[in-house]
Amino acid sequence: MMKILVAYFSQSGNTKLIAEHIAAGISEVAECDLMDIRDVDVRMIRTYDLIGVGGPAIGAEADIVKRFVYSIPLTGGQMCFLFNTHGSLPRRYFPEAIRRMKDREFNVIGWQGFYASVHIQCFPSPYYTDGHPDEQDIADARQFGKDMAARAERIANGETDLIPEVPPLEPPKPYSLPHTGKDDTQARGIHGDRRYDPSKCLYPKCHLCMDNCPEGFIDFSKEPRQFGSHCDICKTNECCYCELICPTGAIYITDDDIEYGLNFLKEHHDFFEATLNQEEAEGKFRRLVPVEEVGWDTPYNVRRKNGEKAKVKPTRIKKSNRSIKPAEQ
Ligand SMILES: Cc1cc2nc3c(=O)[nH]c(=O)nc-3n(C[C@H](O)[C@H](O)[C@H](O)COP(=O)(O)O)c2cc1C
Repeated sequence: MMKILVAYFSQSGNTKLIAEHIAAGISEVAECDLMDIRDVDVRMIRTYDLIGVGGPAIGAEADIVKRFVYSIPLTGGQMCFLFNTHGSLPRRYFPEAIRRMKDREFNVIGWQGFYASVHIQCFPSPYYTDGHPDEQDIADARQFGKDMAARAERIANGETDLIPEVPPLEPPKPYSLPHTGKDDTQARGIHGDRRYDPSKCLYPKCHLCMDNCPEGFIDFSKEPRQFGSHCDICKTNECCYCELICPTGAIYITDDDIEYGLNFLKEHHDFFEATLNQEEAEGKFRRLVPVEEVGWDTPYNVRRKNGEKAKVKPTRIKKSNRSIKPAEQ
């Protein structure tokens, strides 16, 4: 019987849910372990016949998923599949992620994306893709898991023509968002720039933000404390999850920043809608929130101010696993 690992990273729970059902589907036909990538001992990966790696689309792959992939010792030809959950703009994810796995000498035998709810500070709530993953997505995830296990078995038995072609790297237009900066020299996070008030911070007693930052931007053990990317370009990818989970308000976003992000999105709402309309027309997107019910007047931060909590509890991880570092080759 094949031995398969499903490893995932998830902030608001969507990828975790999909990963659980992929693993359940696999378990019908093979032996399967399911793990948060931060709990995986990468030296054990060579003991699996197939590994699945999944995460949310944050631009493309979250940095923590990339670092996990780079930390896996090279084995040469080991089979893997990829999955993600995403909102309206996942286009760069698989072309980049598949190439990364191939660079790491993996044999990529399949991939699948799943629409999912979106909880970002100044994004409308409900969002266009909210309601996913639903029962149908969960059934699809189980089937995908089963299909991957079956395909891996057949490829292992010599049917190498089942290995799919790598998709093109360049996303077709119009899937690119205009620059978010006020001018060419300044990029400003559309999710709001997070700010840090050390006087309210409980570190070293609390390190939730460090443990859960997908980009590895936060390290309060350094002097001076490292907070943020310190790179104007990277700022567009700051997810602000730390602000969502900080128990004391030491990490915060100003109303001005939130208004900036919301106005930027409003100006470009036709871009998101055009993308999803096209996907819907092609039968790739099942709309669960009618376009007129998308919550432009109730962005996620407003809902939170009114008492809505972050969607999942932050993960507490072992100190030894806090930063995934590339393996020595
Ligand atoms: C900071 C941030 C950036 C995101 N960027 C994208 C994106 O570029 N494309 C996309 O389709 N979805 C994007 N999303 C939506 C997430 O991919 C989606 O909500 C996903 O299901 C979250 O997974 P999780 O619940 O496992 O954390 C983004 C979400 C966050 C928080």
